Amino acid sequence: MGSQETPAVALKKKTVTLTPKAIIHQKFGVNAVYKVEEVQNSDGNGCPGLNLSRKGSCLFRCSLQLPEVTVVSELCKKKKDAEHSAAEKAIEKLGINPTLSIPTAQEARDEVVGRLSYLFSDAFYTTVHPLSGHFRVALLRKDHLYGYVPVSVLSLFDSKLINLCKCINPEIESKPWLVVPLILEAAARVPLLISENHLSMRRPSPYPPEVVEAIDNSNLPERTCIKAVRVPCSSDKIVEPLLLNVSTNGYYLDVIAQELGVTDASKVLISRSVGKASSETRLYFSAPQSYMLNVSSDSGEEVLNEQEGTLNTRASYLSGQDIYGDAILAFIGYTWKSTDISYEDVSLRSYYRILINKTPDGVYKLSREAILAAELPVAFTTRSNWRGSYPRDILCTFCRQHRLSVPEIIPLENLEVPGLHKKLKLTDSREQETNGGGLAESVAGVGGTFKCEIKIFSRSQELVLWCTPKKSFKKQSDAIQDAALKILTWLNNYFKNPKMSVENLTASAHEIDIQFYPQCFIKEFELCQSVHNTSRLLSSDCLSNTGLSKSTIFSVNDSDHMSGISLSTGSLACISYSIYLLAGECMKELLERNEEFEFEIGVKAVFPHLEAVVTQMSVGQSITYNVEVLAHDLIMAAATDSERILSLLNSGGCSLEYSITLLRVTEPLEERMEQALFSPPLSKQRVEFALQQIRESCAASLIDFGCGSGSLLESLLAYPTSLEKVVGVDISQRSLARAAKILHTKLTTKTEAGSSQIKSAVLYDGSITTFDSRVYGFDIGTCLEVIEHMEEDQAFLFGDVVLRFFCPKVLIVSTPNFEYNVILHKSTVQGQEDDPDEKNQSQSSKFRNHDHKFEWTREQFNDWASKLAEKHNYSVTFSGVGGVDGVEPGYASQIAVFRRGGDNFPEYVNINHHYNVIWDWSSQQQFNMLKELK
Ligand SMILES: C[S@@+](CC[C@H](N)C(=O)[O-])C[C@H]1O[C@@H](n2cnc3c(N)ncnc32)[C@H](O)[C@@H]1O
Ligand SMILES: [Mg+2]
Repeated sequence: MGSQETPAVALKKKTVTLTPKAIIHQKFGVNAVYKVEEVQNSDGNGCPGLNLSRKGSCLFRCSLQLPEVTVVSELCKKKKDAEHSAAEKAIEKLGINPTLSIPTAQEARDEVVGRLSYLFSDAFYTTVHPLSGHFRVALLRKDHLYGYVPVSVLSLFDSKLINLCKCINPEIESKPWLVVPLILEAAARVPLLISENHLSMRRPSPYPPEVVEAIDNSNLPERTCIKAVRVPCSSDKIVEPLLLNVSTNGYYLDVIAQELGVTDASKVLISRSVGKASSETRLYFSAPQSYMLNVSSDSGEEVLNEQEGTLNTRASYLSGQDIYGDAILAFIGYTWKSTDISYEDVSLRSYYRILINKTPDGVYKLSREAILAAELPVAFTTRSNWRGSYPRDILCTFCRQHRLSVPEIIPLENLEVPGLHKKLKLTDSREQETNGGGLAESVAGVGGTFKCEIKIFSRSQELVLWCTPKKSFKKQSDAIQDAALKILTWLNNYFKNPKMSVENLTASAHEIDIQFYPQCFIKEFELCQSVHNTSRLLSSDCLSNTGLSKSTIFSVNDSDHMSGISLSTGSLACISYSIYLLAGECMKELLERNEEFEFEIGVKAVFPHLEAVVTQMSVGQSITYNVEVLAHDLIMAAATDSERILSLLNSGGCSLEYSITLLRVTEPLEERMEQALFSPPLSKQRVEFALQQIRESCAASLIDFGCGSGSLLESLLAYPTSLEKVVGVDISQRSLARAAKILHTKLTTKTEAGSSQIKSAVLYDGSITTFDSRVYGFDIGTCLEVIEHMEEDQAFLFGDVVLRFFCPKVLIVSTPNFEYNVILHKSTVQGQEDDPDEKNQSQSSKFRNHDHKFEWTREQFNDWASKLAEKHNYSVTFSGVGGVDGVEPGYASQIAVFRRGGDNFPEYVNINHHYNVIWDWSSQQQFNMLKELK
């Protein structure tokens, strides 16, 4: 661990905060009766001198009746507050010490006895409670089961009982059956009949006739088939659908018992609910043999010999509790609202959705309803570019799914006081808590920036991991989302590769400012290894090369024309798609369809193959291609007809067909501003500037450093110039592929028409901070709007490398003028007042594009360029486009033109070639091809 003061296990100070109402409930249970009355507020109602009666606001008063005393609350604006106030008064009056309100084990044992007697009393029979249905149906059970309620049910559906049992044995949290001996022990102190197998109980005396009659009068049993899922204990066996045939007057747990191969409901154990917070979906499993034998030994201690049961890893993973043997996942039971049975179908699809909802990526996919397309993006660039649930919310869901504590989010404000060291101040996170789920709009004062720390604790308050990002944000909410996403990204990598060594985990955590306690972490995620094993996810690694691989079959609906819109990093692509499962010759089943699906380019927001394909499409174009089937659980989570898809998948030889149409592209704000606010657009003005330099210098060779999608090279082809050889270098293969496609079409057409003098064109994949002798000594070098996309030190390095080694006769470098941003921001805010997102974006980032690592003022740029020129015997002149020379605040895009001083520069031959050729075109080849065709 990197932290110096790291103890073996960090424990958060445990504070028990029970609300006054909870304390009263614990002490008095149903014997505490709250009665709230509405009181018309007459105070201040009339205005002095005004003879009009206005209806006063409504206030509430609550009286709380307890066995010994009744208290009346203050007047409150809300009902809830009135109850709260009454409870507070009662605590004060009865002299209850809130800190002592957690009962001791012995007190809890006594209270369990009291609670049991109440549950089996006549009084309980008339209340509506999740247990009432069980009691009612118990009286409809036949023969020796008549009137018996399973012990496991009693403890599970009565929160008071379970809380008391947890006080006696906290281990119950993860081993639910441990509750049974505690209840049996208490039952021995109440005259209750216990069934032969000791796992269910009933009252010794019959219920009064009116109770029994009410039940017997019930309607004819209605039978229903409910979909459930069987989760076999052995991981080799597949999870399968199952039908439960239940009736209104039958006991559903007896039906489940039958499916589990045990005699009756008493041998069925039930997990806590899984999946969504409000869901009644639970796992049902049979009590292991040894457990039943041991229960009868009156030890009252831990009863299950764990060695004997076989842990059902999938079921245990889903519930976070130890589950043995085969299990059934079903949504069925009684609620607080009625004693009638309530149920929902649980399909295979639901099972797989619950499963993938345990991974950060899965939570994100489900939030976008795009399981076979979306992936959790690796960066939170801007709020307006983010789609789907926000990182902070995904992190909270993730923690809930894994039974970890709610993440502790600690926003910090960085107060930069001149002359003092930077100070970090804790900001009030409650403020953003109430502000749209963490999307606080708080913008720091001048110079103020925000950071955020996030800590994740286990349920027992052990620190599992914490993240302390170094990056500052102008908005507190952005800092929070960024930190949350860092944790999610790291966790996601773990889920994709749970067998990763601790060393690798630590190293990858360190890279993104995360520290974790390996022991604690592994303990929390122990089971994930066996459940999310190899190729669980449609792994990015497996697919990164499939985008345009040979196995990919394309069919394109229109001509190969490009739209001219650049799908660069930060653009939003909007597509419609359908994804099918192909099996055999003619079997094609729809898995997922989305009419409008928008995602940000460059942050891995979709599967790599999808992004690779989309970035080469033009608006309006449709493409169909195939990829291999890898992750069955994702497909199963997407498919509606799960059973059919499962059988197809099992028959093997399937593939996935993606059918995509690119509907529209929203370019990054910078590009939109450049087009909307300048005429001609700023990018065009830069091209014209370069063109002028080419003409003036009669350049024959040109290298474009950071050529991107080749927009400069493409534009140059439209004009007659002296250029014979053009080269582009970039690190983005995606952009290069796009550039190759455009340039190939243009050059070929022009050569065929005899209207181009270009003899050779090459695109290299490489970094412009690395030298490659093949592009040495060119007549002209261009580097337009590139340096600001590199870290500042890299921009300095590029300056040295280009002038010292590449040695172009002329070098043109353009970059945004930071001082001009005020004008841009003013214009966008004014022009887009009706679009709050745009406004936020321009306010939130001080740079024009979130991918910019810096933006220089004129002084900074001049300083960089002048020193560089002097160092390498170049001269430099300054100019720009957008704006007027000499008028504040200068040009929108500032340009430096370097000129080599004399021809006395070193020769570099036979130096390693560091760049990879992506595309190499020569006019000679083209002529030969044409000749062959003729
Ligand atoms: C805003 S784009 C400019 C593209 C093009 N020059 C234009 O004006 O349209 C910036 C480009 O710089 C590229 N880039 C950033 N760092 C680079 C590096 N170290 N080596 C090569 N290219 C780089 C990016 O991949 C991206 O294509
Ligand atoms: Mg830029």
